[in-house]
Amino acid sequence: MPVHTPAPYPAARLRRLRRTGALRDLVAENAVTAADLIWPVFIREGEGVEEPIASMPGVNRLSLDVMLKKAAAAHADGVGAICLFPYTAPELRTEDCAEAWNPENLTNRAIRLLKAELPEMAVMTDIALDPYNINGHDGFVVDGQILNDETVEALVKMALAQCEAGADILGPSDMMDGRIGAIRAATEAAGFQQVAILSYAAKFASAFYGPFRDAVGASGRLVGDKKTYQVNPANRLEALRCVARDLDEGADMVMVKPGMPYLDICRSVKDEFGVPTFAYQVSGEYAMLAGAMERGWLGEAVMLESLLAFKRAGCDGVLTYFAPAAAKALKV
Ligand SMILES: NCc1[nH]cc(CCC(=O)O)c1CC(=O)O
Repeated sequence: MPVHTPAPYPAARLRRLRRTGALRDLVAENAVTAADLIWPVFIREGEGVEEPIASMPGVNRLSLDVMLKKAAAAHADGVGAICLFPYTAPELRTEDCAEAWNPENLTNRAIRLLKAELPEMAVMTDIALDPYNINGHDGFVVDGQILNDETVEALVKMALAQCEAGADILGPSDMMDGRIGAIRAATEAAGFQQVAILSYAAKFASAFYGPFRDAVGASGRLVGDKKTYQVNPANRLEALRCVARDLDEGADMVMVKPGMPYLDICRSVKDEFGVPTFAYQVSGEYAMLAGAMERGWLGEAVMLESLLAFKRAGCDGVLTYFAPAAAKALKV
């Protein structure tokens, strides 16, 4: 869209429309609402547990009873969706990752609980093997190689177990080739036609995931890095190819991850494809902002400003650990 060239000063004074709050709101081009937010939550076994994560101030691993209470509060404040990430007990992390598709695993129990108690809230899942893998990788590892097709078969089993439990949105975050098509074919065949896929399509091999790996207990276990499956941070066109491929294979929505350092990718995805586009404001972004706010180095206002930036960059919504706090801040 061409940007109109204003009349010369003083006919044009761009400050006229910035003079009062009412005028500024009247001409605001973008807005964040609580309904745009998906809240990623770390869950664990136990009862009444809220276990702090050192690298994510204000974020805790929650037992399912606490998770349900907090989800209900966030939903009452307008947050429409929750995304579940399990902290898996060490004895359930194995080479074959079988816990990932156990119908009674922590995530699947959490889905059932949420759908029974808070049916209006959308439940999103994570599909990748890392919380269950002995070596912290998203796929099976044999002789130091990440196996693609064998991993996809496992991801399909994981997806079907999550659908059985009642998931609304599947979130494949593993970056194996062909997983969207395989999951889509399997969910269609099994009668889960209504389940949506939000593909982690443009997922970069980022150092901003560090605190998340602490949160799910994968950081001490991860052998090597994820550069053979996640996208090189140098590559914009490759990220767009990933999005095109995932849409062709049946993704309903796509995600760019991380968020703030990749706003150019968000804008490109929206402009090129015009599909529902999400950004993940990842754990490292949260840690930077929350850590600085905790020390008084940055004011609380950076939270909503950082979320607004995603809307301006073309995103329809954001996965953010700030979701409950942001929803509260948006009410006042
Ligand atoms: N399947 C792994 C997964 N799913 C979501 C995140 C990161 C989220 C965050 O940093 O907040 C990761 C980490 C990784 O790829 O190592």
